[in-house]
Amino acid sequence: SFSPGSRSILRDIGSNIAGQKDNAVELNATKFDSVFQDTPAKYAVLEFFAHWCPACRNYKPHYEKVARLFNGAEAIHPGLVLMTRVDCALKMNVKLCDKFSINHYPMLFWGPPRKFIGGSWDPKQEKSEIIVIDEWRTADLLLNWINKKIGSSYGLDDQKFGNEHLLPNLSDHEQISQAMYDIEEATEEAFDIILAHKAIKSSETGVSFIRFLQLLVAHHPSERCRKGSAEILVNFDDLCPSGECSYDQESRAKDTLRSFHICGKDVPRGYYMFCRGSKNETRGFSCGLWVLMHSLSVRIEDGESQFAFTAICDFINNFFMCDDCRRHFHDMCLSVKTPFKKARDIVLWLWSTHNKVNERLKKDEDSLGTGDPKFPKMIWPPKQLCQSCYLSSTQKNIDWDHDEVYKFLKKYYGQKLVSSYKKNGVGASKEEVVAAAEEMAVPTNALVVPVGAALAIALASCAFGALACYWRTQQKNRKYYHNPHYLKRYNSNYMVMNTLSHNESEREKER
Ligand SMILES: Cc1cc2nc3c(=O)[nH]c(=O)nc-3n(C[C@H](O)[C@H](O)[C@H](O)COP(=O)(O)OP(=O)(O)OC[C@H]3O[C@@H](n4cnc5c(N)ncnc54)[C@H](O)[C@@H]3O)c2cc1C
Repeated sequence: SFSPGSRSILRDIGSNIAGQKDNAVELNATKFDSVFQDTPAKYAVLEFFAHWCPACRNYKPHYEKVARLFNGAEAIHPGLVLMTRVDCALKMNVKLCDKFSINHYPMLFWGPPRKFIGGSWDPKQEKSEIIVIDEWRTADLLLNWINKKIGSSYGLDDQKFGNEHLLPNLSDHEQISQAMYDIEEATEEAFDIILAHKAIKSSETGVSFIRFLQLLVAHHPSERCRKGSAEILVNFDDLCPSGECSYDQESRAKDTLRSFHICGKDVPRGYYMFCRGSKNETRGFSCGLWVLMHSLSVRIEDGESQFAFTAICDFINNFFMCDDCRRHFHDMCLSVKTPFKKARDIVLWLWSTHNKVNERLKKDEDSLGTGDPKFPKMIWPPKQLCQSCYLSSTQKNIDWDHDEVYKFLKKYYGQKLVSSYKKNGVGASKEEVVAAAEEMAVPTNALVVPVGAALAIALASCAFGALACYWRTQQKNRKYYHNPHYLKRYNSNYMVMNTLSHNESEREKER
């Protein structure tokens, strides 16, 4: 499926007369629903046209001028309006165009993307969130119409990061719901960086990668990333025997790590939203990575806290390519002397570690002027976000109420993060993961079960189905208890598997 900015779109959309790529997303009856389902945009414009219609051809450059602002990796104002078009002169789209009562070309509609899914429009219909755009004849008119509709003041000459409208609003709790797309983006970007640097080089880095994937399978807040991670885990031992991965640079050839998309094939989209900086070089990936780690930490259970801590520390140390960052972070990991026993421990550790980084960077950025002027570093959360987190504060010192901070983080990166995120395009994921797990869980010969896969199954199943989890973990335990090599190598994973298995079977009993 397509989504604005995705590689597939950038590749697949046609060229216009000047030889430049189109920015509006060309839809057809097959792709129609999935594009509207996958987009992070709040609004959509849908143009129905016919390729033989001369007026439509003349209108295209106008429509493209507006689409350039909103669509694609180079969008000036990404993630807000999805610009699309459907060619009604193609046989396959006839029914679709009929459903929208198209009686002339071009005809433009406006609405929330999800209202277009399986949608239709009838001129007699009184109340519909899909409306006809009546002032569209030039790029200026269309953009004015959109500006009025969403209360913006975008201009056709806007330049990227020139007039940022995404100002930070410290007290807006809801902003975090935008972060889900960035978490997906950062997850895929991290994976792409690992591939680009051929960073899985040994069985040690392989194990580190596997452990982090296990965390993602069980606790990534996005379902499609959980599914993608599970698929990689299940295939890991074939893809990277003894930690030796084959990196096909040319293409995402089949049977190499490159053929997998950790968060689905439409990610990366090419831009960040919650983590969007006001300058090209600020925020983005590293912000997304923090948000990913916080969102993982609030989802783990007590028995997994030490495993999660090690998995995160090792992942950053092995795969975060910012040398200073990973060194500092590694030092902070090493300074932890007592193993974590509670989920609360790791949530608060990550929060205070992040604040130590903020504090250090604030000094650097203030003196060097290298920070994002619209997102200055601060000790977080500010009072506007969590008043009750503060017992008292002076210029130099904050006395935190750690119980309140924990409560706040759980809610902010837990429930709030997913509150307005639409589950999209992943309806089959649970079944697919469980099916993949079952396929792997009943081998006739235990020795052929790949190590990574076996562990993946245990965790993936735990995340997705209590009964299946219990049964499968029993299968795994039975196999691996016989093999001291596996036991040694994955000792800590066993703890997690067993804890999860215990939790899940307890839950199952309760049910
Ligand atoms: C592991 C790691 C180590 C890094 N080390 C360095 C380094 O040594 N030197 C360097 O120059 N850069 C480092 N970076 C990058 C740096 O921390 C920022 O990510 C980057 O400067 C972008 O900052 P930002 O304003 O987007 O906010 P970020 O610091 O990236 O934070 C992202 C979002 O998380 C939330 N947040 C902020 N603080 C907290 C907190 N304490 N707890 C929970 N949520 C919070 C806020 O909503 C914020 O917008 C590191 C990044 C990572 C992931």
